[in-house]
Amino acid sequence: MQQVKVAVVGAGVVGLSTAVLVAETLPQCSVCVLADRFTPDTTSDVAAGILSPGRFPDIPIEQQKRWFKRTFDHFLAIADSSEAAEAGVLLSSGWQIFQEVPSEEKPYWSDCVLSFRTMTNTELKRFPQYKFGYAYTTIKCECLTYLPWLQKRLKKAGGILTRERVTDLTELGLRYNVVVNCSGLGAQALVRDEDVHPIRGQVLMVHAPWLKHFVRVAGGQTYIYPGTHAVTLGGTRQVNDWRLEADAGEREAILERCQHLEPSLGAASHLAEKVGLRPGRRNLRLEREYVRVQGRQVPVVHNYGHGSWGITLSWGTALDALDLVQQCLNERPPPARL
Ligand SMILES: Cc1cc2nc3c(=O)[nH]c(=O)nc-3n(C[C@H](O)[C@H](O)[C@H](O)COP(=O)(O)OP(=O)(O)OC[C@H]3O[C@@H](n4cnc5c(N)ncnc54)[C@H](O)[C@@H]3O)c2cc1C
Ligand SMILES: O=C(O)CCC(=O)C(=O)O
Repeated sequence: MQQVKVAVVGAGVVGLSTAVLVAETLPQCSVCVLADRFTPDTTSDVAAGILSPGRFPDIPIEQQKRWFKRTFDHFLAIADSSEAAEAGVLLSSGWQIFQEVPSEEKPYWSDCVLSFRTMTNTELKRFPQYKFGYAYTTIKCECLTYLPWLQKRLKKAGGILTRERVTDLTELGLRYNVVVNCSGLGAQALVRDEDVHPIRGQVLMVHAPWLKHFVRVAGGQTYIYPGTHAVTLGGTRQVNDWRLEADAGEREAILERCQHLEPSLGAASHLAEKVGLRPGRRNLRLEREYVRVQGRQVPVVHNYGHGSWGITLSWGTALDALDLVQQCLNERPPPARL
């Protein structure tokens, strides 16, 4: 059987998840991931990696919930398996706290995570300035471990990885039968999508092995996420800020806010500081189109613009991208217009 050549642009969590699913599900496809940055140098490697859903304003909430649920179940299966440590996936329990009681006492994702409940008064006493909170168990996916694990899984399924900066998707159409665009923030230049913009985030990694529970202030401006080797302290969300260097003032502000919630952090030693540019977009883009390449119509599947929720929605959106690739293979392309 003739192989269908599929190019996936992007080797962050979105590109690798999509590439693995296509390579493992569609044996007629040969998959090549093309990217100018690989782990440990992608935005995904900067992420705290907590599964913590948000809300895209114009996408039906049932669809966002479906993406999250499918991602959560994928990671839960890994967390429950002997692969968990090698994949960098672990259960993470903790509290999300609110200064004011939110309008919805239960968020839409409450039945996707484990053991969701509202916090008791005894628990809330730990955070005197907060009136309300959720307690639940979610998942932490550490991309510095998970991305190499996905790369290994992709290679096992016959996929390959190539370092290449792509400047023109139509040029890729000369070499591949299907193109999948998972370029994150890179989509701004690659497909001239002006809706895509950076949302800068700075985090601090500290050594505080006595901390086991996460604490997140609603809105996600301040968080403490214990992990395998370090505790991630955050954060910042600066829209249209392209600076990649760490800012000393922001480091102090993050530390102060986190220490206010967890005074024992005063005894933590600092390990590292990281900055990443989230691929902001009003709504993430998950759709297909055809681009004309020398009289042929080449299918392009877009899967980018995950903002603060790239790990949280990675597997669910990759499953939908896989469906779109499958549709492209089963359909006759529209006639090329002259
Ligand atoms: C401080 C911080 C904390 C975060 N914490 C969390 C969290 O706890 N949970 C969560 O769900 N999300 C979190 N996020 C968000 C998350 O990191 C992103 O949503 C996610 O990384 C997006 O994944 P991606 O694969 O789309 O993009 P990326 O990881 O940026 O990957 C994009 C890929 O495309 C490639 N590329 C782009 N353009 C081109 C081109 N022209 N040619 C070739 N290759 C190209 C890049 O080289 C790269 O390989 C956080 C982000 C930051 C900054
Ligand atoms: O918001 C969170 O709780 C996790 C961190 C995150 O997603 C982010 O900083 O983008």
